[in-house]
Amino acid sequence: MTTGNKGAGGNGHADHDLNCLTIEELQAHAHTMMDKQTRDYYNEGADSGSTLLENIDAYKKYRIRPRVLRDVSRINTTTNLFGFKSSVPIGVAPTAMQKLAHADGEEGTAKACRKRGVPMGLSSFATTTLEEVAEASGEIPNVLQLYLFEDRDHSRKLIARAKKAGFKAVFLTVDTPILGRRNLEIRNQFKLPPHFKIANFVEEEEPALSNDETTPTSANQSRPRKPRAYSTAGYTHGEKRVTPTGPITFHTHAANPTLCWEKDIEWLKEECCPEMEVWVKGIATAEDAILAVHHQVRGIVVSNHGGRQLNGAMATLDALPDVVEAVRGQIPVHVDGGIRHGTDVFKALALGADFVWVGRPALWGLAYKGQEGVELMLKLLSDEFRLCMGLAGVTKVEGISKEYLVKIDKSGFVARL
Ligand SMILES: Cc1cc2nc3c(=O)[nH]c(=O)nc-3n(C[C@H](O)[C@H](O)[C@H](O)COP(=O)(O)O)c2cc1C
Ligand SMILES: CC(C)CC(=O)C(=O)O
Repeated sequence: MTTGNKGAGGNGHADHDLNCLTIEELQAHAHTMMDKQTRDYYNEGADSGSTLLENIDAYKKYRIRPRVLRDVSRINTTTNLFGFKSSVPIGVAPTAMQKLAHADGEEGTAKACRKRGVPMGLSSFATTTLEEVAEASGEIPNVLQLYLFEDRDHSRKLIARAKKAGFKAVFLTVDTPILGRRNLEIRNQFKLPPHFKIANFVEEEEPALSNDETTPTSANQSRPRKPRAYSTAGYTHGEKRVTPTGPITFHTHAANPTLCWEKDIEWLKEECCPEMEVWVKGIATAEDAILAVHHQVRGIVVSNHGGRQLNGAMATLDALPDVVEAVRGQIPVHVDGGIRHGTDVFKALALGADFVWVGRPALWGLAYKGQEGVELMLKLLSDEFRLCMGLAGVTKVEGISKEYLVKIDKSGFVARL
């Protein structure tokens, strides 16, 4: 969005929610709105949660070098992706089960993104169908996040539906071949309440099981069939790979330990292209970035799943510069994890990211006020980002570079990049 400087994220008083002027305040409001199970599921990281915290803290190691006496009366925050002009280089990352936060769920997120003119990633484990989300998104191009199941048929069906619904890209999540250890989830014995469904896996042909059953038995095979939603990634039971049904538990779904470049990326490209671009989400090293380029994916997201997978892994902002250098501009590099302020967006772009995605802040927005809360979250980050650009003396997104940053080490030493 090109705007004049007046009110461009500064101190104009119109249009503010006076109870919520920062993402930190949004988080605090959300805290009071969510039940414990949801709050813990959304907010926790794997194991001790140190990577989750480091994702956030990594941004504090950089300071901005503002340039002055440049005409910043017109600031253009837009950027192009998937053939679309996003109002800011910020999208809503795919996060599972958004109806836990608010009845608006993924549809509310989609409408908020549409209003703010930014894309959204839809989780494979959404509580809303991808068709409903596509409808709510209108002209905004969306991304389907994929967990590639060993049972190819399910993935194939999902991909076909996404193409038909007009999704522009799939983000294959590659940091979750095995699910990270989330201790609060275990302690709370997390269960998706029965009135919610993992909406994109409603299967006409699935045998109806009671909520307590996790594997089909000969007894329940003969029961009448009815449509149901279920978890589908499969797990090993003795020699056999089985598809679990029944309640969603993180120990029976999502992970596919067989995932690999040759077998899966090539298959996925065959299935998706040319209608949808194939990206990989969850790259953290230069080596894998080079492989991604080699396998001709259309883009990568530097991500550690918001610190929910390998605790002890690098903060994403720390991983970013190596990846950017390795990719050498051949494909776009996005980043997510720990972004809580517009200045964080500026820093990520200065270190070479083309675009950023935010996960938990959108969930907090949903929990606070549904669709309106996600709009608020996007407005806060967008306003902060625009203000940061202006005060740093940059008027267009492509102009943000490492010239605008210094890195401060533990002893306080300031280094030019
Ligand atoms: C509650 C929750 C659920 C998530 N579900 C998914 C998912 O289904 N698929 C996926 O690829 N990433 C998922 N993620 C990871 C996000 O896409 C993103 O990488 C992460 O949230 C970014 O970190 P941030 O929350 O600090 O912004 C999830 C994250 C959270 C917090
Ligand atoms: C269904 C889950 C595996 C979703 C997820 O990616 C997460 O909780 O981090």
